[in-house]
Amino acid sequence: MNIALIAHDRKKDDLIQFATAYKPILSKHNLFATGTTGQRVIDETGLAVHRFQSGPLGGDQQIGAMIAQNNMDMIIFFRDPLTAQPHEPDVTALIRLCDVYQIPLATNMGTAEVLLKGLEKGLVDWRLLNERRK
Ligand SMILES: O=C(CO)COP(=O)(O)O
Repeated sequence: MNIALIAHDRKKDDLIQFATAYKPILSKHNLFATGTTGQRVIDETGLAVHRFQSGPLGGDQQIGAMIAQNNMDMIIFFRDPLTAQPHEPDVTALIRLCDVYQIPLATNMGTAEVLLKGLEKGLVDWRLLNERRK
């Protein structure tokens, strides 16, 4: 599975904590991330991550493009609901594409735990059966 990890600045510590706790599951998958998030995950968890541009510089859009090309299976995006983002339209567009393409999306740690535990139990396998998938 291709999984994207994204966190706004005030949520990055939470994402690192989460990725550390779920490293045994995450390490079985192909991980992608926006630039700054990805670098922290690499440095602080040792997980292998493909980094895109930083979010404000187009990283959210690059991950959105992967969704549109049917190359992304799950998004874990710890948004900061209390801070305005300069690239809010990109954030909205990414979340919208998750809904367009039925991509599982967690925007907080509680849901992210359920998604990864479900992934481990094989509950997200329908993505693999999608005949449009390359
Ligand atoms: O802004 C982001 C998502 O909208 C995250 O980008 P960074 O991981 O580069 O900080």
